Amino acid sequence: FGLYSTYRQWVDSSTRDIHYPPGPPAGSFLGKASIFPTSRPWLTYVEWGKKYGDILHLNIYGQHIIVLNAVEDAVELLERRSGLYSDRPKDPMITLMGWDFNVELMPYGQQWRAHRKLFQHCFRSKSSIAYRTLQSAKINDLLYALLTRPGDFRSHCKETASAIMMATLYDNDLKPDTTDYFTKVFDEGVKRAGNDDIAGVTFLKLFPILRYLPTWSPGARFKRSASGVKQLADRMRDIPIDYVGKGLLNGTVGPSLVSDLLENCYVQKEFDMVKHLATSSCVGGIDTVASSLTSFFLAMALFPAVQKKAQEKIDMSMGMERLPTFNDRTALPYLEAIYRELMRWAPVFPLITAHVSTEDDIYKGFYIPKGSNVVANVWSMTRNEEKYPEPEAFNPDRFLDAEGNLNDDDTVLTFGFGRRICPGRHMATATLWLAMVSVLATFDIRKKTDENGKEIPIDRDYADALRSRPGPFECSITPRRGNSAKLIREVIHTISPESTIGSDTR
Ligand code: HEM
Repeated sequence: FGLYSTYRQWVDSSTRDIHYPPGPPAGSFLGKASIFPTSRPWLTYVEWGKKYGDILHLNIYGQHIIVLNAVEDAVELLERRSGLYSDRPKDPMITLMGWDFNVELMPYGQQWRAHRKLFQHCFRSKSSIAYRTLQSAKINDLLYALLTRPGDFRSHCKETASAIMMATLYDNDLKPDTTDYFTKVFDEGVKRAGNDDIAGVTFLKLFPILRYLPTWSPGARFKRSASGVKQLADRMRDIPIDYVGKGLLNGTVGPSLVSDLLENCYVQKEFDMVKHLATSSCVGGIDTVASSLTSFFLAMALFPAVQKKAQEKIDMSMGMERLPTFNDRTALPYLEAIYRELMRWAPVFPLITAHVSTEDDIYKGFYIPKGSNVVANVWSMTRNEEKYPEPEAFNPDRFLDAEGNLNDDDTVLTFGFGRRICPGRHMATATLWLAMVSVLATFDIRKKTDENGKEIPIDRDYADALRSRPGPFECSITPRRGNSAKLIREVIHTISPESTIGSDTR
């Protein structure tokens, strides 16, 4: 550490007349890492932003970190200059853990480009329309689950997000048992990979050579842990795709995105790409959607006036005798505004996955060295009080003009920026929109009451994780009208007769 730090200081002193963006003082040698906020760093960056400005610089043992607190800077660097800012941090642990399949972590280059092209092909706006029938069926299942087991609404959010992704990818007719099994395999893999024990191995980033330590040697515990994670990562990748492969041979599997892609695979490289696409989609597209859906229940319980207004708009637009469909979307601007406000109010990623610069750059007179980790602080951007007064209030009207039409503030910042922007955003948006409008059409979401009929307050808490999700909370979910249950049962029995979520206890 001593030698390395001295070397970095020497490198830095040779660029003394170059100004990095401002930031908190680095502190003593051993104190350098301690300036790095470990808990909810996005909040600390907002505070530092007030003191040092919208562009911050941290130097952690020679690793430059640039934090962007303002949208304009993120757009300029990560979008307009995206040719320079689209790499990802290098972390030898990723390969040791077998997570190099994940497109989100892939370095910017040929391999990433090929995967990204396949993603575009499968999930661009036009292609995503193909998944709507399946999304509708699974959202009907969600309504039925809320009708029969409303107390488990949080699990239903996760089940719905999983069911949509697994069925789209692996088999449109995937049975709930198989979905549950695949989900379990994924959850185990993701959980172990995010384990502090493993994720916290920062010294390996500084001294990548240590990855060659033999597994048995003292200090190589990280390698033994990584090999356990790798086994789970291999299961995540192989089990569902083997199911499709075998099913195609035996004629026992329904149509799906993966089966379509496999039909056109001729070499191992193509087969691997399909595997990576499917696994990356599950990693990127289940917990994120589940988190936003859970935040939606939280917002509706906390802001009943918004809920009431939305329900009135739905009733006025489509009547009360049917469930909503995607065709209702353009006629419901208030619901679109709720979606935008949800993504602003509760961004799944308060900090966007770091982009890494591949060349030295100068921006606004500041020097941004090659290899800097550039992090967009979406939390700060969505809390900009000039643009969003009272930012903690859930107020969809901020996205509407005086006539009730949508304004042009339509960028969902929590999907990221530039060439690495989330490729699953169209699919995620469609799922969330239909789920929200379907739930509002059929249920009332309220705070729970105690034995004296007094509302039990909800504490708005969010997990301290890079992928944010609401902390535990309870709410009451009851059918809105006499015909809500009837409409849901009808659609469950006519459109998806195989739905077996829960047993009807009501
Ligand atoms: C509410 C839901 C979602 C949110 C908030 C979200 C957010 C994000 C963010 C912030 C990134 C990084 C962007 C950047 O680096 O600038 C990302 C990347 C990614 N997301 Fe999503 N995502 C969601 C849903 C999905 C879905 C449904 C899929 C799959 C269909 C998906 C697949 C991916 C993939 C593969 C990447 C890596 C892209 C790359 O590095 O080139 N995500 N997502």
